[in-house]
Amino acid sequence: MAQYRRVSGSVGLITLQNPPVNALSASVRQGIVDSVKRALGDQKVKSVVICGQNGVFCGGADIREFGRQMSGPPLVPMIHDIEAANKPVVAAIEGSALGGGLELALGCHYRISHSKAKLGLPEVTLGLLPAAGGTQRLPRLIGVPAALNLITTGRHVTAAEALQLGILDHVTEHNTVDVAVKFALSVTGESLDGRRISSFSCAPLSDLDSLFEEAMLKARALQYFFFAQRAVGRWSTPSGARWDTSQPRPVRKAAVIGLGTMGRGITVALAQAGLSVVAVETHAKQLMEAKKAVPSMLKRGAVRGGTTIEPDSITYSETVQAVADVDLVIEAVFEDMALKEKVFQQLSIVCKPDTLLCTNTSSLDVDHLASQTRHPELVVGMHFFAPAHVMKLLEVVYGRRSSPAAVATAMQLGKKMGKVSVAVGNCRGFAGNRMLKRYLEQAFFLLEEGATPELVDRALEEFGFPMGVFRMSDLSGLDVGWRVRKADGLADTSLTGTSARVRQGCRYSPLGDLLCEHGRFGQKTGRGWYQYDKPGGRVAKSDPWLHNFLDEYRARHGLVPRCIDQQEVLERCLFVLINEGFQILEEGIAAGPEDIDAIYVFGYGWPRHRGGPMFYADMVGLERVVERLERYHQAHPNVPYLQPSGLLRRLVANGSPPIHKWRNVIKNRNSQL
Ligand SMILES: CCC[C@H](O)CC(=O)SCCNC(=O)CCNC(=O)[C@H](O)C(C)(C)COP(=O)([O-])OP(=O)([O-])OC[C@H]1O[C@@H](n2cnc3c(N)ncnc32)[C@H](O)[C@@H]1OP(=O)([O-])[O-]
Repeated sequence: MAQYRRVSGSVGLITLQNPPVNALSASVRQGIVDSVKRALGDQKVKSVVICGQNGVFCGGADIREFGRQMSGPPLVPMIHDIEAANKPVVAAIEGSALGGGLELALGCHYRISHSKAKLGLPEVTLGLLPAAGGTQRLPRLIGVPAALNLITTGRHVTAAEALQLGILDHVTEHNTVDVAVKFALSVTGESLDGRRISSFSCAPLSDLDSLFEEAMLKARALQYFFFAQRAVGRWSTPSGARWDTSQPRPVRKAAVIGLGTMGRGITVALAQAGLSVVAVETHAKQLMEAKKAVPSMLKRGAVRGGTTIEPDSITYSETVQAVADVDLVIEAVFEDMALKEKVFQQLSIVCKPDTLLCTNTSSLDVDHLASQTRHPELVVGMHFFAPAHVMKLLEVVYGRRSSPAAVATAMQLGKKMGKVSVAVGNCRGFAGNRMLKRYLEQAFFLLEEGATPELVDRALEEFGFPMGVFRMSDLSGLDVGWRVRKADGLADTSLTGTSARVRQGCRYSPLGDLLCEHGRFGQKTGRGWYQYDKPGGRVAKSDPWLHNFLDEYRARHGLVPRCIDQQEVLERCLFVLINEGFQILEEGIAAGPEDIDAIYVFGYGWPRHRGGPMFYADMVGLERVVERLERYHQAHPNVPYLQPSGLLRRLVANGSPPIHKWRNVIKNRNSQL
């Protein structure tokens, strides 16, 4: 229902009353219709304010009424009559104005909101469209692009954003109803001609077609990704192992070896999945720290997820002997082959003969580790992403000798931990990091050629990545890649002249190595590609030191900086990553494009509404990807990865079939091998 009273002499105040969120039930609608009629018919009333009781304007149509026989006055004419009123009507928004609630406010002539209120048209999340005028009035008020965004995402916006968008006339920190009543008094008698939103015309847009095309593309990408996410569970390997013919083993008790950052996250993820966990750390100090950190991570997770965790589901140990009776071990020691070899040799002796041995590595050779054990068929890689108890992605890496049951068990365990598990073959960097390497290289090359970290990051963030490549690199630590490059014999900054920028006959940029030599490891040291206010600081600021450093570097190497635009940044960074993706498909490292897309969306921040790199290539057009790669390869012949992969060329030669048909082309190729 709605309460009506006259306040401040001439303001009719209508208060929606339907706890808890004043949803527009039949009786509320009836109450509004009656109250508006009363206010408009009362000579003493010169203006009207509509608000909701208990600090909530309105949560929208009453969802409890959906599916029932419609009763009471319909919403659309009710809102229309408010807009047509000849006395000013002001919406006083507190708490929420969502769905029909916002549509009601859009029918009012003015909207005043408390600063803490949230507004939006979340109907899409209920499988509905804003059918009480939202699709008509919002675009007329704030323009088609912004309205389309709110309607298709259903997101709630803050009062500040709503004010900026033009949805609100005023935002207050004070009592919203009081402010609205005062405001209603001040506009008494003013013309309402320019206040009825449905009479506004939509601002003409020259590129309306491309805007809708873009929105359709986004929808297609999201729909594709919905199925891609499910397709990765139906894994297969080139040796013929498949999800539907491989039996996973039961895993009740698991162990984690090494309780650094990754090991702790994995321990938490296993415990959250209901397993009993033996957590092993041979360094006493690290073990002590983990014993404190893991329970508090679990506690935080339980509060967030509203779950409870058995406190004794984890036992800690300083010796590997403690894992003798577990079903599965995840080794998460430092990324060092010699150390991992030793751990696997030990595990092979200590564990039951049928224990599955998994390695959490981001790039090391799973086959080599398997060869250190008595049962190489029971060894697989489980590549977690940091923080391991939060990130959704898990790459399950099968080796040459991994048994179908071992792969199935790791895949199922990943699922149990709430991860999206993607089965991939064993190669340097597996699928995700192997592609990332090419993307990073191009970003470095762009800096050499004249770009700045700010320019590159802006292009990638506008594309939809939550962070550009340099901000991301500062966050994860520049020293991580440096260590790997040093181990590979690449990070040699003593080289001079042309050889300083060439390794193994290919172009190489030592920029990352040089920064590390200056102690610039990113956020952790307060300096990286950007500067931060302190070590561990998070707000990236442009760093004049870095710009000077880049100028000097270019001058030293005779590189003449040129103007680089955002399109080149996107094409160079993304197309080379995509090209590596095709190479991975060609080699059978990933079974299909959906696997790569799931890896990139869940593990690397690829924007979901762009479907993943392989879907994006399909949308851009494979011919165009080939044409641009060829052009860039001509300009940079010493970067072999810019040469379009054989599979990409073959797909184009086959008439560029849509993404769901690529597997046929890949299969034909494999059957000819
Ligand atoms: C013609 C077409 C018209 C239009 O275009 C269609 C629509 O408007 S579609 C609608 C578009 N609107 C939406 O989609 C808004 C959906 N609602 C929300 O997003 C949040 O509830 C809100 C932000 C409002 C409050 O968050 P919070 O403070 O965390 O509170 P909470 O979430 O814990 O809920 C508290 C209680 O309120 C209940 N309830 C809530 N809304 C409705 C409703 N509309 N109806 C009925 N009941 C509703 C909820 O069930 C719960 O009940 P209980 O018995 O206590 O369990």
